[in-house]
Amino acid sequence: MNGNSVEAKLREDIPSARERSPDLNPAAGELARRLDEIAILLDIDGTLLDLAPTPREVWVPPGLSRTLNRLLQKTSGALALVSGRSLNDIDLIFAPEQYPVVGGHGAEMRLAIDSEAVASHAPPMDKELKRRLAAIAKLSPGILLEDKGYSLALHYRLAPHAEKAIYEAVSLIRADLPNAPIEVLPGKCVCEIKPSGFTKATGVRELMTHEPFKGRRPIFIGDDVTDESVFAIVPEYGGLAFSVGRHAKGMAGYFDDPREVREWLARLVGDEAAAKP
Ligand SMILES: O=P(O)(O)OC[C@H]1O[C@H](O[C@H]2O[C@H](CO)[C@@H](O)[C@H](O)[C@H]2O)[C@H](O)[C@@H](O)[C@@H]1O
Ligand SMILES: [Mg+2]
Repeated sequence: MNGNSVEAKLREDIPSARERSPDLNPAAGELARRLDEIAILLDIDGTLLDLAPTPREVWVPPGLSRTLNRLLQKTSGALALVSGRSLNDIDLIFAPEQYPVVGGHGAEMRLAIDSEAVASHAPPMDKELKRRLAAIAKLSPGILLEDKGYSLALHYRLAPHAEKAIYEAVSLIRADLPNAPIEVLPGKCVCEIKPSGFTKATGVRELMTHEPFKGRRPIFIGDDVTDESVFAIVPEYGGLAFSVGRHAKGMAGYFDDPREVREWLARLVGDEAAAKP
């Protein structure tokens, strides 16, 4: 069985979000009537936004901000973006809108759109460590650096041949600095080096202790391995997690792609125009 047919088999076994959880089927209107009990937590890249060749080339499709603003209003603020991107980057992408955010894989947070307070759990990365990691980008043209201050991402979507060399170079640096409190986070065509001690799940846990998220059932949608830490904890809150485009441990169902996620969310807020495939 080759890779594709294994994936195809998985898809047959796990029905889509709409089939698996009738109470979440917005067509039935059930979930739409219960948005006051729900917290909507959404990953960004590969979930809300289609993947692009480089981090800077993503764009917010027409209608998505309207959907997110309606969700924010209908959940009385219990909507948050849960991303590996930095908070500043997220605000740039969705400008002029601002949402509650768990950013940097849990490094920083904004609990509400009108709150300035941004809890940050990550000090700036050590300068010498950052310099050595950044030098890895010289291994090949096409490797892009993304400096988030507290962490660094080495993107190789434009240089897929460099994947192995990047991870080997990072391992050598880590072996040289065994006490550096960092961890390597594999993502989609990216190797992220971040401080240890926090994840998207720790960020979501913190978010769920604050109003209006506290006491609500989280519905989380995510596409990558780094989202599985949240998949593991949503059942504790009576919530559900949905994956995008891949089978993920602990998922209640899946969406084929970000377009389907956007249409599902639009249906949830009764925006039939945006919900049309
Ligand atoms: O947790 P997410 O919101 O999904 O963010 C994960 C990472 O997304 C970005 O990189 C990814 O998307 C880029 C644009 O589509 C793509 O070019 C890249 O290959 C992907 O890895 C972002 O640059 C990272 O900081 C996020 O951690
Ligand atoms: Mg993602």
